[in-house]
Amino acid sequence: MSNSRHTDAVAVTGLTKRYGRRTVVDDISLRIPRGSVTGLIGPNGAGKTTIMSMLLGLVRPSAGHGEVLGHDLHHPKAYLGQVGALIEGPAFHSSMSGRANLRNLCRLGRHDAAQVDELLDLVGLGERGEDLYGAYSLGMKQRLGIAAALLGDPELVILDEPTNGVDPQGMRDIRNLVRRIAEGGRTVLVSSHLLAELEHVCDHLVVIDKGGLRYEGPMEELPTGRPEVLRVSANGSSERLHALLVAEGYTATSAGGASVVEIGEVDPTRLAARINETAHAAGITVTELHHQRQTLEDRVLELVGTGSQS
Ligand SMILES: Nc1ncnc2c1ncn2[C@@H]1O[C@H](COP(=O)(O)OP(=O)(O)OP(=O)(O)O)[C@@H](O)[C@H]1O
Repeated sequence: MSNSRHTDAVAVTGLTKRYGRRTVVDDISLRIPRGSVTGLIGPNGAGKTTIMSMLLGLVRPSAGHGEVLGHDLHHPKAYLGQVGALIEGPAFHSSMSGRANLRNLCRLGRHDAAQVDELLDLVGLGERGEDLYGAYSLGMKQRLGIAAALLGDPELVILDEPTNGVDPQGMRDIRNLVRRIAEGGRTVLVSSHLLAELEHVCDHLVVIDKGGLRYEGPMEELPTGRPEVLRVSANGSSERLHALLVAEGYTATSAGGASVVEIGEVDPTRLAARINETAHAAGITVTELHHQRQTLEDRVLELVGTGSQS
């Protein structure tokens, strides 16, 4: 583990949490590279909050060991001064302004209050700092929570579902904010039940399901589950076209009145042209021919299935 001290903000092995006989986090080993935005992705109830809580010393692991910012996971006091978090929704006073809430947290956490205005600007609340917290939209509340997580300029920032329940514009604001937070060289761990929300923000990914690890590694190395396909149909002649393609040796399945042809190693554009020529030679007019790409979200859904586990 000591080799990873400089490259990883978090490196844990065998992280496990049991409640009675129920194992909610099961033998998870993961690393969070320093300076990365790491997405912790999994359906509701997969164990995301529990993992984050263990890293934050809020929940005691049943098993596992490792380091957070070079300190023993089991001695969170040694590293918590360098960690900021937004977990289980921010706890602020409704009858105080956003600015007053942050100042209050500075007092409680012995942080320098001089950073409050800068942080309000960073999270886009510079103009709304004097408004009462109770009058903030959900997106604004989450952004104030992120500002609170940044008090004391932590090296590692942990954000639990910061976009949950926020409208699309609010989500975009939060995504941009996460990107900006990481620009300063900080490490960010951010959870969501949807990869699509974080796809363009994360460079590293941890995918969990039912407490177990399904993938951990760079975003671009997320394994492709199923083969890329071309979807072909011909109004009124789709069945004949499908039989023809199978007879010609293509790996194709019939689905919803179309033929779905596996692309394999072939260039998709050339394959599309060949299919078109084959159909044309048989007197069939192709009415639909398109390349179905797998989104990253599709790949994650293949890793975790779809239902929630809560
Ligand atoms: N204190 C607890 N006692 C018993 N079970 C718990 C406790 N805390 C969490 N769990 C269970 O652990 C499982 C994982 O919960 P966790 O909140 O970590 O999941 P999550 O991925 O963050 O889900 P969500 O997206 O819904 O917040 C759930 O089934 C939950 O009911």
